[in-house]
Amino acid sequence: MSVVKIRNLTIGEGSPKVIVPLMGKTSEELVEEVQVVKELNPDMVEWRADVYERLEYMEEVGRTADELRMALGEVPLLFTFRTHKEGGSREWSETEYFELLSRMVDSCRVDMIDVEYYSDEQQVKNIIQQAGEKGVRVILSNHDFGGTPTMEEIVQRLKGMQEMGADIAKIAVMPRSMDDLFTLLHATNRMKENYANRPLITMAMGKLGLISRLAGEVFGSAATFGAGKEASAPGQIAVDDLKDVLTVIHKYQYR
Ligand SMILES: O=C1C[C@@](O)(C(=O)O)C[C@@H](O)[C@@H]1O
Repeated sequence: MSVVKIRNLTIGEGSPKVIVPLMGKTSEELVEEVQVVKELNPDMVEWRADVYERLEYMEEVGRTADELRMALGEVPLLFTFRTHKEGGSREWSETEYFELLSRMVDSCRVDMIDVEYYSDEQQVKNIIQQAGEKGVRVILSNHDFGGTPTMEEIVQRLKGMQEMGADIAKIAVMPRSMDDLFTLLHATNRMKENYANRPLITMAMGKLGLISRLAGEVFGSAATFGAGKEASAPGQIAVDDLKDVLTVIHKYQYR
């Protein structure tokens, strides 16, 4: 299993890495939020750009990215535009989506981008290649807010992301029952044991999914999202609480 190294961070060994989202709608809000979030000592910060109001103004987006980059120092920055169909805030065409990702990659202002797996296949391949040339890492992702696919289907999706060239494969599902939570954990463990050759990130959202955000080290998820100033998905808990649990699991699970 290969690890992913970004700046001083190694994803895929030890405790799951803690990623904290930035949910500011304006540059001012983001600049304030990043200071609060940095105090929490996150392993990585995610800019949820779909929430940003002036996303059409690329110069402003670039300036904001510069400010975040500067504020974060060596903390890696993940750039995410979550599309409406996968739970994000804004409806954009696929052309606009890939144009934005491509510009962010080109500017080298971010360390990693999130690309939704269920997008135009050729465009996904193109952005992976472009990111590779620029040294930007790629998470291929899928979000199922409607429910939880079968264990086999989750494994298929994660394998597909890996085969397409993701540095990290990620899936978030919405459990409707404890069985759904077990399905997600089972699929994660199945991937870890049999197929994963690079880090995975998996989570079941909402209250029912809590354990999946805490026990990644046990089942095979290499990172987890914790709420800083504002949560970006249902079920995220406060970073400090999250870190406490991760530390305890690490201490007694693998010494
Ligand atoms: O993909 C993910 C995972 C997530 O949806 C979660 O459930 O924690 C939160 C999002 O901000 C992030 O892009």
